[in-house]
Amino acid sequence: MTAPTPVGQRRVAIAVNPTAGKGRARALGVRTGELLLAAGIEVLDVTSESAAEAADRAASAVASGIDALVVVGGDGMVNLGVNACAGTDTPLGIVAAGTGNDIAGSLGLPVHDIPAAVQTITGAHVRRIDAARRVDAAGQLGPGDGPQWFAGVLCGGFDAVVNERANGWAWPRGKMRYNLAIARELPLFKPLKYEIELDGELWNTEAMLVALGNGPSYGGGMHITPDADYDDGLLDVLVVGPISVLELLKVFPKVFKGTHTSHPAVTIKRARRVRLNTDGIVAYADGERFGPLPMELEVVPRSLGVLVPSVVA
Ligand SMILES: Nc1ncnc2c1ncn2[C@@H]1O[C@H](COP(=O)(O)OP(=O)(O)OP(=O)(O)O)[C@@H](O)[C@H]1O
Repeated sequence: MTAPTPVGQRRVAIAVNPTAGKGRARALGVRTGELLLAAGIEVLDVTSESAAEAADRAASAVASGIDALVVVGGDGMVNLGVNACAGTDTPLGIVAAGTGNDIAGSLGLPVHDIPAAVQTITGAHVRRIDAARRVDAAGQLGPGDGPQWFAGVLCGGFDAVVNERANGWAWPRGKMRYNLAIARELPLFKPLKYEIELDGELWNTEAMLVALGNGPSYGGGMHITPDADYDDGLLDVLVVGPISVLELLKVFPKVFKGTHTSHPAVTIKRARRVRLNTDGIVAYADGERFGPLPMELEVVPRSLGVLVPSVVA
C-alpha cells in the first residue's frame, strides 16, 4: 500500500442517507456538517429525499470541482459515493453510520465515531484504492442505469437472491430483514449452473454462492473473500459449490472469521476481468441492486481516492 497523500481542502459536498442506521444517520449527518464547518470547511449539502437524486447531485458536485465528497451512511451510501468519485481525482470521505459498514471497517476508518471520522476527513490524506466497474463487450463503462462501480463485494448467487428478496420488503429494517429472507429462500434454493470467464479463461461450474471481492467483507462483518486486497488490481472470485442446506448452515458461521475458505466446496480464483453468467439472478454490489446477470466486471487499479487517517493502523 502506498502512503496516503495530503491534499488541500476548502470546500466539500456532503450527502447523508437519512434512512441509514435505522434512521439514526440523519442526525449524525447534521453533526458531521457542524463539525466540518467548525473546522473552517465550506460545506455544500447534496442530501436528497431519494437515493437517485442524491447520486445525481453528488456527481454534479464532483464535476463542479469540489475538494472532496463526504457520504454519511452505510455501505450503500459508500457505493453512491464510489459511483460519484471513482475515475476522478475527487476523494471520498466516509462517515460510517449504517447498519453495515464493511467498506469503512476494512479500510481502517472510524465506524460509528463521528468526531474521529470528521478528523479523518479534515486531515485530508488520500489513499488511492482499486474499484471495480461493469463494462460492455467493448470494454466501455456500462451498460445500464444505476450503480456502475463497486468497491466492496459483488454477489451473484444465493446471497444475491436473499438481497433481492429482502429488498422487496419495506419491513423489518436492518439485519432482521436479511435473516428472514435467508429463512424464506434457503429451503427452496438449488445450485445454479454458472459460466464464469476469468481474464478470458472459461470456468463452467455449479454454485450455491458466487462472490467477487474487491474488498474482503459484506453484510455487516461477513469476511466472504477474506484475502481480497484493495491494492492488488484483482477481484477475488469465491464460489461455493453444491452442498446440502444442512452443510451450508454448518459452514455459514465460519464466514464471520473468514475460515470458511478451507471447506472443500469453496474455491477462490483471482482475475482482473470477470464475466459472470447464470439464469435468473440479479447481482448486488456493496449491498445495492446492481443489475441482472450476465455481466462483465473489471478492476480499475487505484481509480478511487479515499480520505484516510494519516497513519493507517
Ligand atoms: N435519501 C436517500 N439517500 C440515499 N440513500 C437512500 C435514501 N433513501 C433511501 N436510501 C436507500 O438506503 C440504502 C442504503 O443504505 P445504507 O447502506 O447507507 O445504510 P444501512 O443502514 O447500512 O442500510 P441497510 O438498511 O440496507 O442495512 C440504499 O439502498 C438507498 O436506496
